[in-house]
Amino acid sequence: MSTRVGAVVPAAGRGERLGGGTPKALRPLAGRPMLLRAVETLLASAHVTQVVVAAPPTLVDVVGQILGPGVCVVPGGGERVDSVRTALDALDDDIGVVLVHDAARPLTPATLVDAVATAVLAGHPAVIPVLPVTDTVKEIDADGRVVRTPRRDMLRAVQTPQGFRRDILRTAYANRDLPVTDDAGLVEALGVPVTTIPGAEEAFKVTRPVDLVLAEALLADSLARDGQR
Ligand SMILES: Nc1ccn([C@@H]2O[C@H](COP(=O)(O)OP(=O)(O)OP(=O)(O)O)[C@@H](O)[C@H]2O)c(=O)n1
Ligand SMILES: C[C@](O)(CO)[C@H](O)COP(=O)(O)O
Repeated sequence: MSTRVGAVVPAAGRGERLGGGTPKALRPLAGRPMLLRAVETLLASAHVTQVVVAAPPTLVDVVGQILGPGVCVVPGGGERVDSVRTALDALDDDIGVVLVHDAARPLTPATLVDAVATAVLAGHPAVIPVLPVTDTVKEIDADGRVVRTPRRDMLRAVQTPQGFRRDILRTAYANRDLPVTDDAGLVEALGVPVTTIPGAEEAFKVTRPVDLVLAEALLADSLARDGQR
């Protein structure tokens, strides 16, 4: 396996749960687009040598100008899996390890990127960052009645970046029609073991308006702390 690490960034979502008109990846956080923050974090990792971004199809040129010449930008697709698939195809042939990272996780620390890459390079074929679940989770039926309460201590909330041996992710994407909501779900379907590592609180996904408020507040707090140093 080549040890060269590349990253793909699905950034073509509409951001319907966030609302607000502007495509979510381009929404500013403390004045700079979320996508730019996510890409800079990937590039800050000593491991990542190529970044491919899947942008909203009508905004490929705009996104290219925001990110600059060092980042490859391709048109995303209708679903997240379509965007990831197109970006995977644009990676250099000698990339052996792939990190898939949501543009919508703009405050992810570079240390988490390094931890995921390091674990794949150490021999784990698939690695995902996770956090313990803090709410009790219920499984319900179509009528909203509770069917079951899974044991919370065995549940984890999953973040990105998710890291994979490239050959395995390529094979997994042959089954991308499966009803999964993350890349690791496709790899699990192959029977390949997926390893979890501790995630980071700041790597939360900006999904709803309250997440944007939280992200702005965290950035303001960290800027204020820097000013005090
Ligand atoms: N067709 C799509 C859908 C999603 N994404 C990307 O996948 C990541 C995670 O998706 P999510 O946060 O759910 O974003 P949206 O699909 O934009 O959100 P919503 O479901 O609220 O519209 C985001 O970086 C998003 O841009 C993508 O590249 N292409
Ligand atoms: C990949 C992901 O971010 C892991 O938590 C998540 O599953 C994406 O799901 P979404 O419905 O597109 O937000």
